[in-house]
Amino acid sequence: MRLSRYFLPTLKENPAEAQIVSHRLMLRSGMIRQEAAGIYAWLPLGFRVLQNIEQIVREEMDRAGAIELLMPTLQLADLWRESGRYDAYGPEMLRIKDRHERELLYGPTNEEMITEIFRSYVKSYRNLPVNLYHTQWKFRDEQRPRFGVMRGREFLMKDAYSFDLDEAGARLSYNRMFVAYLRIFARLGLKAIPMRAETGPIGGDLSHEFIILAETGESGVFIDKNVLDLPVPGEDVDYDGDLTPIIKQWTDLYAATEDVHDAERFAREVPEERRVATRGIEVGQIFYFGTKYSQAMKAVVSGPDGVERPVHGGSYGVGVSRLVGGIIEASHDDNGIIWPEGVAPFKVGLVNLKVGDAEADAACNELYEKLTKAGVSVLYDDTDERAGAKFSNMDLIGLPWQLVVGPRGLKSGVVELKNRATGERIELSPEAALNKLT
Ligand SMILES: Nc1ncnc2c1ncn2[C@@H]1O[C@H](COS(=O)(=O)NC(=O)[C@@H](N)CS)[C@@H](O)[C@H]1O
Repeated sequence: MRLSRYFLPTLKENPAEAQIVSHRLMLRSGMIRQEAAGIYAWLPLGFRVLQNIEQIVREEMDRAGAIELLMPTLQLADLWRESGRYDAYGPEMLRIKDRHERELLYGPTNEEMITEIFRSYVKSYRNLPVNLYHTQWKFRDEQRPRFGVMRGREFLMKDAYSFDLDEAGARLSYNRMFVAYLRIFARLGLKAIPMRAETGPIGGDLSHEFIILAETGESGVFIDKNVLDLPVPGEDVDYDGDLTPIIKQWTDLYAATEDVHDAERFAREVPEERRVATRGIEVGQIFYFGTKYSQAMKAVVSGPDGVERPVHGGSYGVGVSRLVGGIIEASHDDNGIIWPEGVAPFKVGLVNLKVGDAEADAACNELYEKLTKAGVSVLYDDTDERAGAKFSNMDLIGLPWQLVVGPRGLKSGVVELKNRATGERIELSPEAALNKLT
């Protein structure tokens, strides 16, 4: 993409309304624009990151055997009356009336709807287990939307729903999602810690929150530092095998949010030098809630004995839009964002130090063409901004690599390659730079 033809409304100043670094940097780097409280437009640069995160989540959900579909954002109120949550959900629910005075709502989550879909088609245990998921916008009329996309009112969530014949089966589904979440957040360049959690409005009695450590996080957390060094299962993990050793490894070490923290146990189990009390951002949460929805909504299957029984369910959410902010909270410096390669909007920022200079233009065009042809995403700053402005802009938007081309360097046959995360700069030939980046 040539910057002269892109749409990247960066800001020079820190916007007053931004209280945390991710909100500030997302506004300054032209990634989002607030359209209403807690409701954002995803501008081109931010939208590319959102799509990259969604794709990584998709790949890991598919690997774990979940099946993708797409449910609507609008739901019938009557559906939620069946589960009893229509009234219970409270003021967070955005209730809507259509032209025929029909009562609808903008979905905050989809347990009821997926249960309705499931019960319409599945009648026998032979079709179990099944895990259906989608990535869809949700609305929760938060009392105090804040911190930009971190706590929005309209936000993007991947939500998955598993159905099993009994609790034993449902725990296997739960364990598959637990492992898939370890892989998702690792691929996003994050250290997310699974912590036992309260179940809240979703229900059930088993839940883990996945939390990334960040000073500005809304959740107070207490952990055994060793949990930060646990190995994440590889892409060859056998989802049909016994995952309990992995679950045990990740749940044996102490890790709890403040609402379930047991100070006495923490002191007893965790040696002083390994105790960490800090804050974190909840980027995902998984739940086992048994027959809570299937009982109320008569989602039943006939078992091996021919007897009908309500299925056992679980739901598994990832805050896809929250993760854009969460990754920035975990990966930035004073100059701006530092995108992990897997989610960066572009892999390379190509900087032409002297637009209009025949040699520099020719070298940049050739590098741009070759990188693009090799499938490397490039943002080519072909504007006539001053060099200093170009460098600070590239640091702000946080692309993993900066490839700098100028007439002087070219005279001695070199270009400069800078790694945004380490700050390391090397001079090398254009060909060597191409080899390094492709
Ligand atoms: N207001 C919000 N703004 C941005 N992300 C949010 C918001 N509320 C929740 N999330 C994200 O969505 C994830 C899942 O939300 S949740 O309430 O925990 N779980 C569910 O809704 C279940 N239905 C799981 S499918 C959270 O872990 C969080 O990362």
